[in-house]
Amino acid sequence: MGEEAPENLLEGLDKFSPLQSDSESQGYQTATTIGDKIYVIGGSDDGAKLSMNVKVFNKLTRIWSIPTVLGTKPVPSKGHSAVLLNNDRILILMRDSPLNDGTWFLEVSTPFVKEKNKILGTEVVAWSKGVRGDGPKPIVISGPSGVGKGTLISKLMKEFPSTFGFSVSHTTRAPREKEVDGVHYHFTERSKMEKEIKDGKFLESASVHGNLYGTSIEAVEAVTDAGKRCILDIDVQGARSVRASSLEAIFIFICPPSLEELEKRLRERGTETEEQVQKRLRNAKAELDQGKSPGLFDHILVNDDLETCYKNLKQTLGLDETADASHQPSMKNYQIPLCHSISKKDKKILIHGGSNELGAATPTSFLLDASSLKGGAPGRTRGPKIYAIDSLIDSLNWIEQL
Ligand SMILES: Nc1ncnc2c1ncn2[C@@H]1O[C@H](COP(=O)(O)OP(=O)(O)OP(=O)(O)O)[C@@H](O)[C@H]1O
Ligand SMILES: Nc1nc2c(ncn2[C@@H]2O[C@H](COP(=O)(O)O)[C@@H](O)[C@H]2O)c(=O)[nH]1
Repeated sequence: MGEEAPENLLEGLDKFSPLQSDSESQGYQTATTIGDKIYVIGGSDDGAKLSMNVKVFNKLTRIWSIPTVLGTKPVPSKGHSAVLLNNDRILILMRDSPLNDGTWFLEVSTPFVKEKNKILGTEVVAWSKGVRGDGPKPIVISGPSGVGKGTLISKLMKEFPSTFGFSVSHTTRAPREKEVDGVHYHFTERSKMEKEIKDGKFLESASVHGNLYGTSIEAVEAVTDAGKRCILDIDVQGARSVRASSLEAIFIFICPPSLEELEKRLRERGTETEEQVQKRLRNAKAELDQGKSPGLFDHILVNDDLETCYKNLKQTLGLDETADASHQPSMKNYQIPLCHSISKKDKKILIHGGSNELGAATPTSFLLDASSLKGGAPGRTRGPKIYAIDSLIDSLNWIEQL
């Protein structure tokens, strides 16, 4: 954001059309038509407090419905604009919000939403926050119990506390002596977790060594909301589910140097009963085979000597050269203008602001290029490119031609 727009992106700017057809705005509410449905976003709830709620009007049946909303919704601001993209998601621009925080997507019929729709049997929509450019990909770390995943993750979090955040899973297993609820896991009851899985709150879940484990959408979002790169410590079944989801991640499998060494580590950790150790070792054999499944893991690391494996992990994540390579350059203090009009051509959206309270030095018009979006709910939508274009507006003189 704040970069100068490449010449070719600005070509044909004069052919942009003002947005009228798909979205209408009224006060703090927008209405976007997709086929026979109108998605009304925002407005105030019963207590007249602003909200970013969603309701759907079916033009055929003339019935309003409230869909199941997945993901964290944006905090209401001084209104928003809505732009339909691909017929499967609505771009939401929060007025008077920093560009960093104000770009959101409401998915209405993406593959993720369709899948949840089928599972839940209700109309589903899902929020996903937009992050500029490629954004840092979450990291999935898998491997048999006792191989050292937790040890490696702790080292990474200790060395790079502001870069990485841990996705705190839910589990039905009992806490170990030093485990803290909400830090190591969200310890929960099976019936409660099963209901939450049914309600679509989980990105993935699996039965592992006789207990239920799962990554909630909220756990991943809490880390990304804190501006950190998310690390997931999950079993191979979970990795497979995440691979099949729209959460684009880097998948790393950790192997033991031998099964004997794995057994030794599990026993010496002293956290499992003999019966549990035996069960985990039996499962380890299958997991080691699955770890080699083609296309599942991007990297396989052997954790023999801990320091060597940790060094290799950092190298794999590109942390040796630039510790903060994953971070995007500053997006400056640019705001989505409070008053703006929107024009659209294909997947390029012109946000044309009027005067800006921050003063003349701040650009008031931006070009958002949504042609290469990646990811999406249940994670971030990566890839929208936003360029400040004020300096070019006059010379292109596009506005008169709309
Ligand atoms: N390279 C290593 N050499 C020797 N011991 C190790 C090494 N890596 C980890 N350990 C030890 O092995 C034990 C198991 O490690 P850890 O708890 O990190 O495994 P894990 O893969 O996270 O297990 P789980 O899947 O059950 O959570 C711990 O006691 C840890 O200190
Ligand atoms: N599929 C998932 N697997 C998970 C999750 N959280 C942890 N795990 C895996 O479970 C085993 C056992 O863990 P332990 O803490 O009981 O030793 C281990 O392989 C973890 O990777 C999750 O959310 N989903």
